[in-house]
Amino acid sequence: MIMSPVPSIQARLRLAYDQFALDVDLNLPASGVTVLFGHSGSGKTTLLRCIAGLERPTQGFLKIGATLWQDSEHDFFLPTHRRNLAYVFQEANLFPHLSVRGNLDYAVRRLRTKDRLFSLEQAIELLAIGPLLARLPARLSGGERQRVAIARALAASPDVLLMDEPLAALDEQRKQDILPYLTGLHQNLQIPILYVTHSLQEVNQLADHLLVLAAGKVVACGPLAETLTRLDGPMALDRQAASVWQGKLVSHEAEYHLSHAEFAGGSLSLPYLDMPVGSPVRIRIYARDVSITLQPPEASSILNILPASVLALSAMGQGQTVVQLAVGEEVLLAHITQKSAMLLNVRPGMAVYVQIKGTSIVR
Ligand SMILES: Nc1ncnc2c1ncn2[C@@H]1O[C@H](COP(=O)(O)OP(=O)(O)OP(=O)(O)O)[C@@H](O)[C@H]1O
Repeated sequence: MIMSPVPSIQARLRLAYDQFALDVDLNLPASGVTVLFGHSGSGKTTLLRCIAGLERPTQGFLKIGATLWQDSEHDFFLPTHRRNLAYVFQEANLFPHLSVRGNLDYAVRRLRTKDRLFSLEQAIELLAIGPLLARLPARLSGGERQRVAIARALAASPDVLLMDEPLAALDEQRKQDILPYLTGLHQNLQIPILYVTHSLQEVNQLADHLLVLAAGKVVACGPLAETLTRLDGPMALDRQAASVWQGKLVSHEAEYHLSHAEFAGGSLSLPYLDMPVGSPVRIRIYARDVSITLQPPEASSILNILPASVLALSAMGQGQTVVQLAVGEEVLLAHITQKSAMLLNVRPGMAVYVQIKGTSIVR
């Protein structure tokens, strides 16, 4: 594990354009991926640009670990080039006349040896770009270019890594190719990564923390599993609402093409995973794939049935109800019809069983 001295990010930022105002007060974790999520125009890029010093908020206080980057009350504003950050954009922006190695060396050259959090070789290894070092950017695929851009950002040993939709310009296949490298990053680095996306898939796969913006304001912020399942947050009411559970692969049942994994919520059978026993797994369970029964079903084609208790429920319009359930130590969402909620008399505190019709592996 590579340690960084940065404890956390404190940001109180206010900025007004003609038609839009950003107004946030944040305390973000020192490590892991914080995903900034929200509709187009909600202010994700503006927030990242404020942190980078590319916009100057009228009122701003920004501290990265122990280092003050901005304090408008004392008229202090550290310019971008003096902020130890790296920014990865949709397009890789590599120097076209330099090889991959040349691009990486350029990022490292400015660093004093003592400022290096880790070596260039580690960045090359994390992004698996060793075989590409001699090539010019024009001879790389879009996904490879983006991996080089991320390695270059890391090679600069930033105190914070800002990523603005780094996969948005790639096709679906390239996204799938690059996502495992991104998930590896936060397991290997102790720097905060702020990652902007519109994609719920990227949220489910990458986020440790989730920050949801709407019209320039924070509407939810916290650890991923908690933020996804809060009934007063925007995520639980979405048609694509899902709970994300993290656990460990415990066995395979090859003849049925199944694997079994343990979570704080209980054991689940999953479609076969070609991973060794003991591997960490992260699954997404869509709320629409969860149903509720009062008795354990005696005969059911559904393999995953777990005891649960109802924590809370809320009408979500169009005849649907969202139910928040405690399953072991985990929280699970179910979307059921309002009529079912009424017929089963679903209420907080009630003991039930959840049937999970499908799960998908997100990591
Ligand atoms: N320099 C500017 N001057 C005026 N308005 C701006 C400026 N930059 C951004 N805006 C406005 O601020 C709002 C937020 O923009 P921003 O790019 O931060 O949103 P976003 O959430 O990143 O959107 P997207 O997901 O589409 O990239 C938008 O309404 C945008 O039009």
